[in-house]
Amino acid sequence: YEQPAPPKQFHLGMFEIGRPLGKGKFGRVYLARERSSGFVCALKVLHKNELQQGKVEKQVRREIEIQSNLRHPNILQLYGFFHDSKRVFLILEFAGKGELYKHLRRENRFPEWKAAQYIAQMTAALKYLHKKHVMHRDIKPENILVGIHGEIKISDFGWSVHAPNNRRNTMCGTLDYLPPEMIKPGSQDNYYSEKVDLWSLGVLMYEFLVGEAPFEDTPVMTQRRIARGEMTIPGFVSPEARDLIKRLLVLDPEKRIPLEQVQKHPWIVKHCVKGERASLRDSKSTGS
Ligand SMILES: Cc1nn(C)cc1-c1nc2c(-c3cnn(Cc4ccccc4)c3)c(Cl)cnc2[nH]1
Repeated sequence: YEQPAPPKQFHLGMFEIGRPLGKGKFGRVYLARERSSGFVCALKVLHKNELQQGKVEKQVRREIEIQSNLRHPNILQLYGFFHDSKRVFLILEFAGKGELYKHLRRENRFPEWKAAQYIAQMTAALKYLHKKHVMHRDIKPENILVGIHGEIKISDFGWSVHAPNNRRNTMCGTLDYLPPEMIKPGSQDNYYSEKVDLWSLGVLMYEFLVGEAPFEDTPVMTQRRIARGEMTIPGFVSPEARDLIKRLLVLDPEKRIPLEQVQKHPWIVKHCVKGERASLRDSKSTGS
């Protein structure tokens, strides 16, 4: 049964508002249901005066413009938006299992098979984004949600841009995910290359497997360790996972492993290619 495409014009009266789902630096998200269709979604409410004070209106416009043109199973869908005199409302896909970072904190760190599934899905989403010349530039557990089937969904495109982009952006929030080229002055040109997301993918993979970010330290020390690529990978991380982390966390953006190669990396293939596991089972049973 095909859901009827929702009408283009939205307004608040069309929705029943449910429980609060969470809050971010700007605004809150509520569970919501579109009355006529019963369609369940997440409604992000942003207050215009807060956006003006935070000087982030342009960022929100960009988030809306970019995210409403994206369709991918691992990217949280933006169905539409509307506003009234005081607020902007984003109608977002509801992710049934909530924020990934809460799962990571609760489990401390993910088993390798789960981390590999998540990294494979992130890689597919980034390949899709980069093909559209969109860089997310703020990949971190706080910006990832989990769908009802355990699939991950990148959200919060507030920092994403269409490459190339020569607008300066002051970064806020954690430094942990910043690549060296965004720390070292003067390397402005590859400030906006898609390679930025490859570095963040490496930091994300490390944090999934270890439970903390590779360069986590005081703000000054974090920047220094990132600029020098100083990190240690604990002994419990498998050699294949260690190899992929090292191929992503490369100081020179041009030398980072490309997304196509990530998808073929032994660590990803071992945990994510169904045929691989089946064939391994077959080879064991038939001794072939
Ligand atoms: C929480 C939670 N528990 N369960 C079982 C599901 C969810 C859930 N949360 C979401 C959420 C959701 C909630 N908070 N946030 C963080 C946030 C809030 C405001 C501005 C910026 C960022 C996202 C969304 Cl968008 C979309 N879908 C969601 N689903």
